[in-house]
Amino acid sequence: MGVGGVTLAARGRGKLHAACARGAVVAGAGAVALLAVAITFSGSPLPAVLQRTFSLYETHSLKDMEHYVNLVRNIVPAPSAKKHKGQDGRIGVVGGCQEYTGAPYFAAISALKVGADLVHVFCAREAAPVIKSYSPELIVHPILDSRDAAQEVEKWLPRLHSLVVGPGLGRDDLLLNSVGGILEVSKARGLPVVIDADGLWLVAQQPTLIQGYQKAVLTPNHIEFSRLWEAVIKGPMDTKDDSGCVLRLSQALGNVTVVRKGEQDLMSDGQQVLVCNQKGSSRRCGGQGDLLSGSLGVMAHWALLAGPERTDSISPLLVAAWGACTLTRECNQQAFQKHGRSTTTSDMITEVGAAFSKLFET
Ligand SMILES: NC(=O)C1=CN([C@@H]2O[C@H](COP(=O)(O)OP(=O)(O)OC[C@H]3O[C@@H](n4cnc5c(N)ncnc54)[C@H](O)[C@@H]3O)[C@@H](O)[C@H]2O)[C@@H](O)CC1
Ligand SMILES: Nc1ncnc2c1ncn2[C@@H]1O[C@H](COP(=O)(O)OP(=O)(O)OP(=O)(O)O)[C@@H](O)[C@H]1O
Ligand SMILES: [Mg+2]
Repeated sequence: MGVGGVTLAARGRGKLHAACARGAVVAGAGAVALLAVAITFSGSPLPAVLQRTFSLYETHSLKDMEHYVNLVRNIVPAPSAKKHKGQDGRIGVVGGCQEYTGAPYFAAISALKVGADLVHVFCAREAAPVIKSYSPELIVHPILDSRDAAQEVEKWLPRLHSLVVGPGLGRDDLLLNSVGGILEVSKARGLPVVIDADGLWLVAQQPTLIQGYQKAVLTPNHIEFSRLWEAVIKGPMDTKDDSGCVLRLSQALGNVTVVRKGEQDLMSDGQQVLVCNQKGSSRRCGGQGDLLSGSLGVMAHWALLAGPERTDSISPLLVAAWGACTLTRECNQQAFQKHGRSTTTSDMITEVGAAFSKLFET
C-alpha cells in the first residue's frame, strides 16, 4: 500500500470516507487508488521537525501528516491552573517480576513524562522495591503474585483512567492467571487497556480475554504479531501485505485496535489502517516498546475523553496510537542524534518532553 509519509488505507467493511476526504492513498483488494482531493487544514502549521522529516514526500502525504498531528493536538488536554491532581490521567501499569523491573518502569515513567498526573505500578512482590528505587514518582503495589491479586487490583480500578498490561510481566502461570482476572474486571468497568509484551503472550493463549473489547489496544512487535496471528487467524500470513494483515487481525479480534510495530508502524481498528513512518533511528535497544505502551496508556485516555468529534470521526484509539508511535520514534531520533550507538531507552525518556512539545504543543 501507500507511498512514504503517512497514508491511510480503508478496506474490509468499506469505510472509505476518512481516507477519501483527505486524498489519502486507499488500498483495496490488491488495487491501489491515489485520490487527489484538495482540502484545507485548520490548526497550527506542521512543526518544523515534521516538515524536515516529510518534506521529501508527496503533498498529500504531508497533508495527511499535518491532519493527524492536528488530531493528536485536539486530544491533548490544555494545561490549566483550575485542574486538580489526577485530572490529566491516572494510569495503571500491570507488570514487573523478578526478572524484569526495567520494562514496567519505562512504561510508567513514560506515562508520567507524557503528562499523566499519577501512575500506579502493580507488580510482583520482589520487583516492587527495585521499581520504587528507580523513581520516587511512581506508586508501586507489590500485589501481583498474591492469591487474590485480581481483587486487590480491582479495588484501585475506580481511581484509574486506563491500564497498560504486560511490560515485564513474565510468563509465570500464577501471574498470568491473575492478569486474566484483572482484564476481566477491567472490561466489566469499561476501562481502556493497552496490552503489550507478556500481556500479548497471555492474549495469544486466550484470545477470548479481549475478543470484541473495543477499548483494548494491542501493541505487538514482530514476534508478538506472528504469535497472535497463529493463535487467532491460524493460517498463513501474506508477507507482502503487512497492512492487510493488521486489518485482518483487528477484524478477527472483533475490532480491537492492533498496533504492529516495526520499520513502519501500522495500526488498525478493523476499519482503517494508519501508518506511522516518523523518522526514528537504526538503534533498537530494549525498552522502546515500553516507552510506546506507557505513552499510549495516557493518550488512549485523552483520546476517549475527547471523543470522535475531536478526531474527525477516526477512531480515537487509532489517533492515540498514531500519536504515541510518532512520539516514540521522535524520541528515538533525538536521543540517537546525541548518543549514537550508545543510545538507551533512558536517553529516549529524557527526550519525551522536547519531542512532545515539538510535535504536539501548539
Ligand atoms: N529492561 C527490561 O526490563 C526490559 C524487559 N522487557 C521484557 O522482556 C519480556 C520479554 O519480551 P521480548 O520482547 O524479549 O519477548 P518476545 O518473546 O517477543 O521476543 C523473543 C525474542 O524475539 C526477538 N525479536 C524481537 N523482535 C524481533 C524481530 N523483529 N525479528 C526477529 N526477532 C525479534 C527478541 O530479540 C527476543 O529475543 C517482556 O516482559 C518485556 O516487557 C523488554 O520490554 C525489554 C526491556
Ligand atoms: N526498524 C525500525 N525502524 C524504526 N523504528 C522502529 C523499527 N522497529 C521498531 N521501531 C520503533 O521502535 C518502537 C518499539 O518497537 P519495537 O519493535 O522495538 O518494540 P519491542 O520489541 O516491543 O520493544 P521492547 O524492547 O520495549 O519490548 C516503536 O515505536 C517502533 O516504531
Ligand atoms: Mg516489547
